[in-house]
Amino acid sequence: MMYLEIKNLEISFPTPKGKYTAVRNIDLEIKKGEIVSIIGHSGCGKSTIMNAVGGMLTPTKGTVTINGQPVKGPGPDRGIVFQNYSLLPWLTVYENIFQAVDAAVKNKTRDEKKEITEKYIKMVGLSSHREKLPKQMSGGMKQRVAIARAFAINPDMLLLDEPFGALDALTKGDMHIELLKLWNLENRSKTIIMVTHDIEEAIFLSDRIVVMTDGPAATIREIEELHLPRPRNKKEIVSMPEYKIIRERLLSLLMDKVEIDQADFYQAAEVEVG
Ligand SMILES: Nc1ncnc2c1ncn2[C@@H]1O[C@H](COP(=O)(O)OP(=O)(O)OP(=O)(O)O)[C@@H](O)[C@H]1O
Repeated sequence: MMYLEIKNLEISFPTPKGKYTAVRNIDLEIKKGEIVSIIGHSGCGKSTIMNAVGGMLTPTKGTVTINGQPVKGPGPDRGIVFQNYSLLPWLTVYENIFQAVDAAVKNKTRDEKKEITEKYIKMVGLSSHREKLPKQMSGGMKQRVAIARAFAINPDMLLLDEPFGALDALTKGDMHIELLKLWNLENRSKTIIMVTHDIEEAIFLSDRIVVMTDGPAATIREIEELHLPRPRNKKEIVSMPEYKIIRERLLSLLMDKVEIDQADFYQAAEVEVG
């Protein structure tokens, strides 16, 4: 039995025009401690799959099981970071993280929970902003709070939906390193599933990269296995032949659509100009 098993998953949504099938025939098995990225064009159902694993969506068909148990809803075994931060607007940086730790972490004293909170605020570089409210922060800062909160509750699985999308390149690079550091510290036992649009990010972090087809009824197009050595160093891996091969492969899988998008864009521009 594999740690996470997604079998024949289909998810449809009711819409005013009828049923919309976002994903279909998704079969994916993930080992404990694996880092898997999901990439694909906008709207191909990446978040839908993550939401099914997170327990926020129920499969229309098929199953999602963790350790053989069907996912019935969200749980403290899965820490989730969404694109839209989902911070509580009336709580400060510190309180947003502490509240989550307090609710999710058992068998620790209040002081230990405070220590955990401090540790993760520091990890994301927000110590000097700890008393700020979400409305007083930039998008990137809010995203870092959401990341710290997900890490601080120490879940078995981290579900990261474009977690670094809003960050500047330098912070993003730091967060990649922190993510892998944490994963190493926990003896690589935490399973990480990440949605990203960033090919380099996916290659740097992942053991496998799942490439989706376009929707509707999107499914898995291909899964790339990465054999780049760990620990990885960004400067070193970019010159490795395997890095180049995988990058080319991913680009070519995603490229056709980019050209179509550009054609659409120019057509739209022409219509507007005309
Ligand atoms: N609640 C819903 N009701 C109707 N359609 C939905 C619902 N949620 C998602 N969809 C549709 O399902 C498809 C997949 O959406 P999803 O958010 O999973 O895509 P995605 O690959 O994560 O996109 P992006 O990269 O833009 O975030 C889209 O066409 C979306 O419009």
